[in-house]
Amino acid sequence: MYLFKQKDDLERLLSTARKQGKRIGFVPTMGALHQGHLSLIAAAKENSDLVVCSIFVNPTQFNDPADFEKYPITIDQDIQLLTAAGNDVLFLPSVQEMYPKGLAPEMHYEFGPLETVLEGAHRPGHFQGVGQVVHKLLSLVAPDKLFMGQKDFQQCLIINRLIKLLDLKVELVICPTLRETDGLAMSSRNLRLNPTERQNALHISRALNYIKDHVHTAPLQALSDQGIHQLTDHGFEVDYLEMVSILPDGNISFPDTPGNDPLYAVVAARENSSGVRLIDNMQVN
Ligand SMILES: Nc1ncnc2c1ncn2[C@@H]1O[C@H](COP(=O)(O)OP(=O)(O)OP(=O)(O)O)[C@@H](O)[C@H]1O
Ligand SMILES: CC(C)(CO)[C@@H](O)C(=O)[O-]
Ligand code: BAL
Repeated sequence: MYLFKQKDDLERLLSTARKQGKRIGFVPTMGALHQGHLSLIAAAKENSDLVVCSIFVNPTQFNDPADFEKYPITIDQDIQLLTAAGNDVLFLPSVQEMYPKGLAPEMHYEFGPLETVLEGAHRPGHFQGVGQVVHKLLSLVAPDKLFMGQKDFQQCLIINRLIKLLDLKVELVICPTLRETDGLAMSSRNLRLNPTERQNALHISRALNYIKDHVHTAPLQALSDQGIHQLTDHGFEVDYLEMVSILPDGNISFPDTPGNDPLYAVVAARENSSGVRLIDNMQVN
C-alpha cells in the first residue's frame, strides 16, 4: 500500500493511474477504522481499479472541542487493517497540508434546509466543515466513485448536494451500516465506551428496532416519544429521535404517517456516563 502525506505525491500517482485508464474509488474517513470502514474499502475494490482511503480528523467539522480532542486515533492499526484489506493508497495529511491558509472557511456552501435540521441543528457549522474538507478531498482525488456509509444518513444527503453544487462527475455509492452482532452500529466513537457503557449503548439500536416492530400499529409521534423515553430511562440525553423520509429534491421530510416512501428512524443521543454522542438510523417500513 502506498502511504502519502503530501497532496503533490498523491496527485502524481493518481495522474499516472488515470492516464492508464484506471477507475478510482475513494473512501474518506477519520480513522480508528472498524469493519464498517473496511466494508466501504471492499465495495470500492469491487467497483474500481485503484482504491484511495483518506484518514483525516477534520477540525472544521467539530463543533464540540472535547469531541475533537477525544476523537480516537489508532493509526498503526489502521495501516495494518488497510494493508490486509488490499487498499491501494492511504492519504494521511496533516492539518497544515489540508488547510494551508488556516481553518477559516474559504467559502460557504448553500445546502439549504438540509443543513438546519437533525445533525445540523445540534452541531452548528458541522456540515459546512464536512463540505470544506470533502470539497478539498474530491478536488484532489477526483474519484470516479465515492463510497460512504448510510450510518451517516444526513451526511450522505449533504454530499449528494455538494456534488450537485460543484457539478462534479463523481458517483456517490451509499453502503449499508455494519453492526456488531448485538446490533450496535459500528462507530469509531464506540472505542471511547467502557464495557458497561458499551452495553448501555445497545439501547440505541433497540429503540430503532422497537419502532420498526410497531411502525404499522402505533402513531409515529407516539413511537418516537416511546423511543426517546427508552433512551432517557437508560441514562441518555437524546438530541433527536425522528421519523423522516427523503424528498425528491434531496431534502428531509417529517411525515406524520408511514406512506409508500422509505421511512427512517434517525437518532442522536449522548450516553451520559461516557459523554459519548452516537448516531444511528434504520429504515422502519
Ligand atoms: N457502521 C458502519 N457501517 C458502514 N459504514 C460506516 C459505519 N460507520 C461509519 N461508516 C462510514 O465510514 C465513513 C467514515 O466515517 P468515520 O470515519 O466518521 O467513522 P465513524 O465510525 O462514523 O466514526 P464516528 O461516528 O465515531 O465519527 C463514513 O462514510 C461513514 O458513514
Ligand atoms: C466524510 C468525512 C471523512 C469528512 O471528514 C467524515 O465526516 C466522516 O468520516 O464521515
Ligand atoms: N462520521 C461523521 C463525522 C463526525 O461525526 O464528525
